[in-house]
Amino acid sequence: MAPEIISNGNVTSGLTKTLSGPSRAYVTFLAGNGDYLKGVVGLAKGLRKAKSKYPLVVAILPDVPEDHRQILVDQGCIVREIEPLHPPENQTQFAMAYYVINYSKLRIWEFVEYSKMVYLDGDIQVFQNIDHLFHYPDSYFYAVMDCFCETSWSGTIQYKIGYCQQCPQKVQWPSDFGPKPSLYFNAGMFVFEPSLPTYHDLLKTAKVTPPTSFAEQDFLNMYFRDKYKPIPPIYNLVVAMLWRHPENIQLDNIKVVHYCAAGSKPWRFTGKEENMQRGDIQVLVKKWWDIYNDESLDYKNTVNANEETDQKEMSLQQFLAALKEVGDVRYVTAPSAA
Ligand SMILES: O=c1ccn([C@@H]2O[C@H](COP(=O)(O)OP(=O)(O)O)[C@@H](O)[C@H]2O)c(=O)[nH]1
Ligand SMILES: OC[C@H]1O[C@H](O[C@@H]2[C@@H](O)[C@H](O)[C@@H](O)[C@H](O)[C@@H]2O)[C@H](O)[C@@H](O)[C@H]1O
Ligand SMILES: [Mn+2]
Repeated sequence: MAPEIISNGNVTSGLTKTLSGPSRAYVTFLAGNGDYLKGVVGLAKGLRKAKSKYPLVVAILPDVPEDHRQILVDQGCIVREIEPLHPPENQTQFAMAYYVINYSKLRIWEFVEYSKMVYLDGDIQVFQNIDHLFHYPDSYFYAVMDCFCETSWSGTIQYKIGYCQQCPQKVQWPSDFGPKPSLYFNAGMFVFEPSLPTYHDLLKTAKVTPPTSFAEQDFLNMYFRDKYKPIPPIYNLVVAMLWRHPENIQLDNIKVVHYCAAGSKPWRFTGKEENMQRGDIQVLVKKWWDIYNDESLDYKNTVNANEETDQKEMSLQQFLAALKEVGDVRYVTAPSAA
């Protein structure tokens, strides 16, 4: 695509994008001085193990302490501080009180140095490479459909009548309830394009949108309802699906696991909550810990390994270049010492 020359002779950014290629990155969100840091470190190591080509940007709130920021940098993350974003004052009871901080996730639309990003919650692990998601066509919002069956949904009509989009035939949406709800995604993982106009419109709309129980997840579903494209659950297994809709899940094919059910966060796992004694949950939590504890996946070790490879490659190139300079070299085999 030829760069467009604009009136004052400057070349548009199209050229820089053409020259440097589209910039892409994974992005996650970290708030507070607590143990979600472990989730983000685990995610950084999981992406490395899956040979992801793109860096992990961590959007942090100001309350993330310096030592936690340093740990993220030491793990090869790009740390970006963002301003908290609060929803309008309202008496809403969020499904989880801390969800109010999740509105700050909206700041990532401002990261316009990236043409496309994949957002991943800090309680997500990537077990297989998903770089191909960056090649999905532009101008849509890609995410996995959520499930309405957990008690966290008990305040909703869907839950009360037993309706879930994961099995719309089981309990049909009553026609006298009006139109069926639009497809609804889980906001723990999504593919999006940062854009300043979208960012400013998101903020303007958020200021006048009364908060609801799933906070920014509800808001993003409303905002992107005409651009939302469902993608398969292999890209964001909301673990409750294992007991709510096992018929929709083929565990061997799962590429991304979202530890969002109550009690399933691996770094604080006790196994005491409902469903946490399940064999599949125990396996997924162990898989998370195997990556978290694998020192060979620490950035400092992989960088050395990469540097060694680069150095070997460099010295081979230098050797071949030197060979070329002196022309043909006849090998003289020395008499064997034996
Ligand atoms: O104290 C917190 C709570 C949440 N988060 C971030 O906000 C995301 C959304 O919260 P959470 O995953 O707990 O919500 P869930 O998916 O379990 O509903 C987390 O994954 C983290 O990236 C955080 O950094 N610190
Ligand atoms: O702030 C709202 C959050 O809403 C979502 O979490 C929910 C949702 O997945 C429900 O379907 C589950 O039942 C529930 O357990 C889980 O916490 C997102 O995962 C999270 O990133 C964030 O947007
Ligand atoms: Mn989550």
